[in-house]
Amino acid sequence: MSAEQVVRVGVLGAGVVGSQVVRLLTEQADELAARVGARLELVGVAVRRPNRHADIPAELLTTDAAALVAREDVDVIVEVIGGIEPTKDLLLTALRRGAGVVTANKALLAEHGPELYATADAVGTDLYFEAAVAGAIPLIRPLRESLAGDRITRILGIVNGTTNYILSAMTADGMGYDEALAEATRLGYAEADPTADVDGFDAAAKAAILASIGFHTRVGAADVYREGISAVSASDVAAAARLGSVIKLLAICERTTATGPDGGPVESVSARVHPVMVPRSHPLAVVDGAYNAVYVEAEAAGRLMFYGPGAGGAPTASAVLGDLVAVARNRVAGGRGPRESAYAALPVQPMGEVLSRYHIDLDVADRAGVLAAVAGAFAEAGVSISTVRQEGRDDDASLVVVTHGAPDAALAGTVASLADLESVRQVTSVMRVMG
Ligand SMILES: NC(=O)C1=CN([C@@H]2O[C@H](COP(=O)(O)OP(=O)(O)OC[C@H]3O[C@@H](n4cnc5c(N)ncnc54)[C@H](O)[C@@H]3O)[C@@H](O)[C@H]2O)C=CC1
Ligand SMILES: N[C@@H](CC=O)C(=O)O
Ligand code: NA
Repeated sequence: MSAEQVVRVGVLGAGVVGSQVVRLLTEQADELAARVGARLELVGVAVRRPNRHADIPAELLTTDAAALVAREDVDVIVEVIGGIEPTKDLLLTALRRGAGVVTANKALLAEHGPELYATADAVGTDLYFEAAVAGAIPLIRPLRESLAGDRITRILGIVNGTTNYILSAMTADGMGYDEALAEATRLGYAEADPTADVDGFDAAAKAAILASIGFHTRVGAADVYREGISAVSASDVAAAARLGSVIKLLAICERTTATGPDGGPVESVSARVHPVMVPRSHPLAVVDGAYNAVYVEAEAAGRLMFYGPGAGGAPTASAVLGDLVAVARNRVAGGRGPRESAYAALPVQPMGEVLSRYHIDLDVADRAGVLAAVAGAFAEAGVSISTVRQEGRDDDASLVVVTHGAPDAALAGTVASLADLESVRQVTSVMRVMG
C-alpha cells in the first residue's frame, strides 16, 4: 500500500465508546494517515437509532450492521456494541471474509475467544482487543508482546471502573451505594446492564482474558470464581476502616506449583474476583474512582504495575484507536498481530483449594468460654488464627479475627460453624484480606 491508499473502517455501535472512536477517527484523520501510511476511511457506522447521532454524517449511518460487516470493501471492523448476540455472528462474518477486527467486548472474548481466534487464524487476519481490559491502560499488548519472553506468575488488580468508583465514593464520601452507581452510569462507566459490573461478571470476564494470555491456557468466564460488591455493606466498609484498610474489588490470577503424587511439580492456574480488604499503605488502596491498576509479576521482570483510566468514552476510545492503527499498519505491511497462545493448557484450580486470608467480625455474648468456643471452630477446620481482637463489652462485645492463609473451602466451613455457635449472636462481616 502507498500513502495514497486507504484502509476502510466500519464501526459497530456509536454509544459512549463508539461516538468517541468516530470523533477521534475524524479529528485526527491526517495524523493517523501519517502514522499508518494509509488513510483510515470511515465508511459506515452501524447504530440502532440514526436520529440520535446528529454529530455523525448521515450518509455513514446504517441500521444494518450485518450488511456493514459483510461489505467486501471494509478492511477493518471496530465493534463497540457489546453483548454476545448478534455481536458474535457479526464478528465471525467479518473475520471469515478476512477483515481485521478490533473489539472492546470482554464478555464476548471471555466466552467465545477461542472461536474468534480460530476464525481469525483460518484466514490469517487480526483480532485486537486492548480496550476490553482496563480501558485506556496498555495491558493486553504488554502481556501478548512485551512480556512474551518471560514467565508470568501472577496478575492482580482493579479491573472494573464502575465498582471502584462506587467503593471509593462509599469509603471517602460516605455516598450511598445506589447514588454512587447512578453517578457511575451517568459518567458512562457502567455496562448497559450494570449488574455485569456490581455482580463481578465484567471483572471476571477480564480476569479470564488476563489469565488466558498470561498463562498460555484457556480460561473462560465460567472458570473464574466470582463475587461482586452488591453484598458489601456500610458495616464492612467501617470494619475495613478500623483495620486500617479499604475494600477493593480485585481480580486475582495465579499460577501455582504443587507437589504431585510422584513428588514432581504440578502446575495449575486460578482466577478469581471478589472484594478484598486492602491495607491503606498498599498502592492499590489509593486507586480511586474509575481508575484501574494491575500488577503483573513475572519471573525475570519482577513486579510491574499498570495504572490509568479503566473506563469512560474517550479513554476507552484511545485503546480502540491504538488497536485500529496496529491492525491498519499490519495490513499496509502485509503482516499480522499475535495469535492465540494456549499451548500450556494448565488445569484450573477450584476456588475451594485456593489459599485465602479472612477477616471475620463476630457479634458475641461477653461471657467465659466464648473465645475458646470460637478458637475451637477454627482449630477443627485446621485454620490458623493470625490475630484476635475483642471490642466493647457486655451486650456490645464483638470479636475480630484475622486468619492466616488457608484453603478457601476450610475458611467458608469455619464461618458456617461460627454462625452455628450458641455464643455467637451474629457473623457481622466476612471479607478476604490481602496477603
Ligand atoms: N463504557 C466504557 O467505559 C467501556 C466499555 N467497554 C465495552 O465497549 C462496548 C461498548 O460500550 P459502551 O459504548 O459503553 O456501550 P453503549 O451502550 O453506550 O453503546 C453501545 C451502542 O451500541 C448500539 N447497538 C446495540 N446493538 C446494536 C446493533 N445490533 N447495531 C447497531 N448498534 C447497536 C446501542 O444502541 C448503543 O448506542 C461494550 O462491549 C463495553 O463492555 C470497554 C471498556 C470501557
Ligand atoms: N463497565 C466497565 C467498563 C470498562 O471496561 C467498567 O466499569 O470497568
Ligand atoms: Na486496556
